[in-house]
Amino acid sequence: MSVISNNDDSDPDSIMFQTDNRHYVVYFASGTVIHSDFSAVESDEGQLALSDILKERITCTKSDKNCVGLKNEFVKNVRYLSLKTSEDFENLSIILDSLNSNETKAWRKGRIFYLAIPPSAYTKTVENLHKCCYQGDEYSWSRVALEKPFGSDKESANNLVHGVAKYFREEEIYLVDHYLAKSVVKQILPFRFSNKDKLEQLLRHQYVDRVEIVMKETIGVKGRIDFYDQYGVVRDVMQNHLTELLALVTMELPRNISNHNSVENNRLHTLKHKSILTGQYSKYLEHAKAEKDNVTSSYFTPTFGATLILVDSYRWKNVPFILVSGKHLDERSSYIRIVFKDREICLSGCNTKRNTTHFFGPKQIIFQIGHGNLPSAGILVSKGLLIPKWPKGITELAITAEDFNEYGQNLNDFTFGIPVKNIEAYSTVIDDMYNGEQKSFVGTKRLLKLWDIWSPIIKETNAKLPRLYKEEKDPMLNFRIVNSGLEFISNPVNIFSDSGSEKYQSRVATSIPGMFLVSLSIDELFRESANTFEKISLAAFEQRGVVNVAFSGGRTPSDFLIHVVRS
Ligand SMILES: O=P(O)(O)OC[C@H]1O[C@@H](O)[C@H](O)[C@@H](O)[C@@H]1O
Repeated sequence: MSVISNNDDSDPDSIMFQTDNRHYVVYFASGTVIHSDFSAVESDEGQLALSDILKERITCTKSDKNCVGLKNEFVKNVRYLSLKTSEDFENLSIILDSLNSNETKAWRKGRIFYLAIPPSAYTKTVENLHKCCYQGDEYSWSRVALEKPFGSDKESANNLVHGVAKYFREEEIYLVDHYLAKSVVKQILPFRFSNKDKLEQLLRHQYVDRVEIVMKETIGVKGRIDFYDQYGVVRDVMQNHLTELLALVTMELPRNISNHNSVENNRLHTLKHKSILTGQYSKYLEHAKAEKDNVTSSYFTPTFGATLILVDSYRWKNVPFILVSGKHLDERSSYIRIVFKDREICLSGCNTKRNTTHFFGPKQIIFQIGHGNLPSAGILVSKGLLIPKWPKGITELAITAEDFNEYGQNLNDFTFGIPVKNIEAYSTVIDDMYNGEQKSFVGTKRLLKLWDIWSPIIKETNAKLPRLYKEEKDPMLNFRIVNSGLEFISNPVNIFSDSGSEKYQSRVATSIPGMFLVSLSIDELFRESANTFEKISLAAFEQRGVVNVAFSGGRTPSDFLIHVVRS
């Protein structure tokens, strides 16, 4: 097995696994660590740094006696290579062939090229890997895995898909969306299938009031500002993770949910977007200034997004699907919440026995993906809705928490099923790739279809200033559904103190539709102008040894002149 760092100086963190009949599964907790430690290092240093990271990151539980031996063997077998020139790729080929040479041809040897590099580098890297290291005879196979983002709009995604398809066949390409590999997400179709007699009848516009698909995070994006300025929360998680979840809930069930092609075809829905709200956590700009020189685009970067989407089918006619995600929010939780219409009114003799189907109360199904406040990830079904049949991968959890309320219901009012095995998503990704199981990956055709809906949404966000919000808890982000769109409930207010020279409130309110906004606050404008003035003056002085300046009179430029004098 080899782990290889790749690429140009700016982004050298591609990872490649070669797996053979000795099957290792490794999870890198954070690719960015590899990235920052490894930029522009020589191979020997890279090897040492990589070994250190692996030793630290791969942990063994006390009960697993074989683990320490396997871990040491694994760390010894991992190599670091820097791939920049075609000779580097040839060298890689020699190394890989030498690993194969002692093997008999009794089994098929496999190579998985796992790339986590900037989308712009995918095609060239895939071409080089194909040239040096592809194997595809009857005794071997090759697969290439790409980490999202898969392009930044329809055109770049199209180029990516066609670029990779020149070298690898569709069944050899694995577009990784780790949300599809989460234990609860893997159970959505089996759960629907196990309950197809009753639940499937309820999953339609006559019964469903709305569906919320939410991914809340408490962390920010410090250290990833450059990436976030390019992609923002919409491209980072909404276009992929959240839309994939939507597809799993809304698709028609194929007759055989194990058939990958039928599942993939049924997932291809046409979606209609209605409106998007965006926000940015208050310290974002401060973080941006610490990480880059020019922060002009940072003003527009959304770290929070909420959008309403309609599915273009009779079954889901006019049902609002509300997709929400944000950084630095009050909790870490991700879920799909299907809220059913409730038309039952209890006047007297209401059944308060919770384990009966006529229990009055909210009716909902929640796929809790990241466990949030709950004791585990799992599937919650209101007892008043139906008593579910669990698929093989889910087991019922007895709930004893009397005082625990979640989603407007006492936890006791739900039937709660949890995954029999809660497996880390990236372990599943690598396992599935190794076994040639494509269900947890994004098909290329579907990827392009996803961009049809998201490209115009992104265009809308690019021209709009996000609402600023306070980290951790801010009611200013609460919104409501109006006329098939969304709007914030409260008007923007100045959430920052007015001290110092930064006049932040103008960032909240300023937006000039259809115009390029040069500056977001008058103070910022004067500061930038003074910087430019200084640069031009110094350049002129260097050239001619003297600078003459004429300033206009009046009060308008006075703040600008103050900045010039200060600088
Ligand atoms: O919910 P999980 O598995 O921790 O994944 C969340 C992460 O998913 C990644 O795809 C995004 O790039 C990150 O911004 C996000 O934090």
